[in-house]
Order: sequence, then C-alpha cells, then structure tokens
Amino acid sequence: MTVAFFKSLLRSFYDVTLPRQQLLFNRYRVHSVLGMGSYGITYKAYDCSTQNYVAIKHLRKSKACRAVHRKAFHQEYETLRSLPQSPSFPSVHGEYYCDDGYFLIMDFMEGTTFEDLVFRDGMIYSEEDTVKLLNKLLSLTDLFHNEGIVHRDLRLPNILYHNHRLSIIDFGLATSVSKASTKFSKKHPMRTQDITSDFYNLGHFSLFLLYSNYEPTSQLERSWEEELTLTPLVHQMIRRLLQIDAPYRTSQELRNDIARYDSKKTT
Ligand SMILES: Nc1ncnc2c1ncn2[C@@H]1O[C@H](COP(=O)(O)OP(=O)(O)OP(=O)(O)O)[C@@H](O)[C@H]1O
Repeated sequence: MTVAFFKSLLRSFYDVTLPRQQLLFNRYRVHSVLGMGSYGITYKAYDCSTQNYVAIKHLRKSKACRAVHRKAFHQEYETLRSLPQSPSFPSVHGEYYCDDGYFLIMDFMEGTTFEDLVFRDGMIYSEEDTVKLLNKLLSLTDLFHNEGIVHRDLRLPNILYHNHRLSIIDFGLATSVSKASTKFSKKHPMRTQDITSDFYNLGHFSLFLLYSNYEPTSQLERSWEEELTLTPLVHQMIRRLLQIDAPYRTSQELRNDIARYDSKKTT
C-alpha cells in the first residue's frame, strides 16, 4: 500500500463533512460546503445570533492529531485577528473547539473568485483592466503590509470580486514580515517572508488576467513574453513583479509605474 493511498484512505475515513443544518456552538447552522482545502474544510453557515452568513473553517480531523497543523490553524486565526479592519478582508469571530474538532469562524465574503471569472465564466481582461485591478489590489496589500503581514498566497482562487469591490481571503499561509529576509531570499519567491512574495504572486495573477485575452495562433508553446502583446511599460512591470528584473522593493515603486502607464493612456 503506498503512502498516498494510505493518506487518502485516512482522509476519507476521518474527514467526512458536517451535515447540512447541523448547529455548531448553539449558534451557527451549517448551510453548505464551500470547499475542501489541504488542511481544512470550509462551510458557509448561518449565524442565528446576528442573522448573517459566516464562513467556518474546520481543521480536518486527519490533520488535527498533529501539533504542527493545530499550530498552523491557530496561526491563521492570529493573522486574521491582526488584520486591519476592512470590508475587503474577513473579520474573525473566534476560534473554537468541540467534540467535532477545531473551528475558525470568520465573515463570509460575498463574491466570485477570479479563478471562476476567468476559467468558468470566460471573462476577458484587457491590459488596462489588469493594471486597474493590480492598482486596487495594491491598495489592499498595502493595508496589511503596513501592519507587517505578508499573505504569500495571492492566487486567483483567493481574490474575490463583488460589486466593483475586491476582497482577499485565505490567510492560511500568511506570516509576519521577517526582518531577516528583507534582503534577497534564496527561498522560492512565492513563499519568502517579505512583501516581494506578494508582488511575485501579483505578477502571476496579472499574467492570468492578461492571458484571458490571448488567442493562440500556433500549436507551438512559447513563453509569455513571446505570446502576449504588451506595452513596454506593462511588460517591464510584469518582469519586475516576477523578479526576472530587479524586483519592486516598495509598493510606491510599482505605483509610480502604474501612474506612468495611466498618464500614457490619457495622453
Ligand atoms: N471567508 C470566506 N468567505 C467566503 N468564502 C470563503 C472564505 N474562506 C474560504 N472560502 C472559500 O472556501 C473554499 C475553501 O477555502 P480554503 O481556504 O479552506 O481552502 P482552499 O483555498 O480551497 O485550499 P488550501 O487551503 O489548500 O489553499 C474556497 O472555495 C474559498 O473560496
């Protein structure tokens, strides 16, 4: 029996989802499963006390037996607690334990993920749309970067769009900015403990949006630089975000480039 098979058997045995309508902590009624992540199962639930929906993350039972996973789960709670108040991040309502295990309760964020917008709904984003969205996201990341928090998982499924507003979820990999890693880190750029990791992920996010507008003209696989037709400034911005060229060290540097792009568009 392979280790992978054994793990999946363990998960299917332990990680059964809670039934619809189950009442948790005498207050939250399970409405539906939102998704099953690597270490948690997330539910939409109705808060009978405030009459609002909440998102409840349940640490998988197969993970709850190990202190390292309980610690990571608690870390997500601590991060959510230290986020600045903003309608674009979920506020956390509490961390609870009962016979069913460990739970994190937070705001349910309305919206559609960019993963669904691009791959399910076929939305197309022009270069201008992409730069606008990048600028909006930068205002949000500034809010937690200023508090010394780096998200490290700014991917399409973790960014939501609703009524012209963006929001960011899943702070499970977030960490505090490490003073030790403010110099260039040898770790994977996606996971470093400084704000360049968020910029790097925003570079990938932008590329996905730009690709929504791309029609392949040949079967040959080429690099994004060959496939996408971008204005030189945006091309250079993506190269710096992806750390191919000197990475942006501050959001102001990136903002300056966005302002240059905007001014060229209006002239
Ligand atoms: N606060 C929230 N409001 C609304 N939906 C949420 C919220 N938090 C998570 N979700 C949704 O719940 C689902 C599961 O999210 P979760 O963060 O638990 O795992 P994941 O992102 O799928 O996987 P992983 O944790 O392995 O990255 C996702 O579809 C996500 O969009």
